[in-house]
Amino acid sequence: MTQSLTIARPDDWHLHLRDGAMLEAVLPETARHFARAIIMPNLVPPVVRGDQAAAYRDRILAALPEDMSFEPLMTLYLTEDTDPEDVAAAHASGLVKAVKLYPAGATTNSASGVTNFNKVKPVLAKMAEIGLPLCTHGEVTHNHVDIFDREAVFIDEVLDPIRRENPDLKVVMEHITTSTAADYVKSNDKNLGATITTHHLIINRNHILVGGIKPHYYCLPVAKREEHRIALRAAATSSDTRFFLGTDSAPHVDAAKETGCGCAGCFTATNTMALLAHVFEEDGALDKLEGFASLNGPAFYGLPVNSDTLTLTKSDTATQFPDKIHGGDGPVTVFDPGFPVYWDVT
Ligand SMILES: NC(=O)N[C@@H](CC(=O)O)C(=O)O
Ligand SMILES: [Zn+2]
Ligand SMILES: [Zn+2]
Repeated sequence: MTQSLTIARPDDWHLHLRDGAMLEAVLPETARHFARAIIMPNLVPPVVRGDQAAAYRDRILAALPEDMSFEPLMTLYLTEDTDPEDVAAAHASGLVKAVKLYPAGATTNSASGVTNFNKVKPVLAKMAEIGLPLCTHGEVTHNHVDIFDREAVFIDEVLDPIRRENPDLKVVMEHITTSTAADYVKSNDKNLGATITTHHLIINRNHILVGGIKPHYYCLPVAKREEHRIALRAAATSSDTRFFLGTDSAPHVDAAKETGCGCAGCFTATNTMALLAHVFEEDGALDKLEGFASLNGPAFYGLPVNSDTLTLTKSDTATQFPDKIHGGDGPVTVFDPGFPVYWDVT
């Protein structure tokens, strides 16, 4: 039995491409399926100013294989010194599609992020005025807040105050991991959306910790209890246009994951669309996949839907995905869902 599904070509609204040899290794994995992606700015050093974003965009396009088409949608990394006028100019030129807020210390390469939220008020006000979205890594970093509670506390202590002060600011809650976050999105009908990753639709915290520690399932925000995974699935497959795909595909070489202090991030670019077809079919929602992966994101960002298409096919034999890709400085493990998948992109 062969089954197939054709959807408008998808976009990835949260992606890490890195730089140099890693960029060359991972870019084709995304460009093979996705037309566009919101490119995360957490390089070392971070992409803070418009000129840095323009240079990074050029490096991405230079790394793109000639037979592939892909449009990087650039972002700026918000710091306490970010100049509102630089942000406005980068937006006016069409270069930058969002600004990314990392609470300082929350995740990979976030040391230059924000500690004192009062210092970024002028930038946020400017963004609200010009209609430039804010993407958030939504976790507080205080030692006294349990890592499993950091997303919920961020909503109360940081996000909601920012949104009350700037009702016109468009906000994307990136890579949400809790029913609390999904409910917060649903209870606000203006200027708020959320991305959901592929891996958070598949794993809960047991996958990381039961039967030995599994570093390739460790990402931030860390996967939560099963009830939260189920809530994320319900949101993704609900046809609520406020939820859309942001894979957060975040490559790290195996040596940096399989070590005494391993990096956070799951690399899912290679098999994301096949895994999503599996997940949506399992939930009886294959007809909702196009909205989640191809329609809702462009609508939020005010961009056209891609005019080309992507076809997924289900066959009787399990699809063989590579275990690893070669990341220049070493192998990068491809996310393993832990079950056979019969879908593939054709
Ligand atoms: N998600 C992750 O676990 N890691 C991301 C950073 C991020 O998106 O928070 C990375 O850059 O490796
Ligand atoms: Zn993040
Ligand atoms: Zn990320």
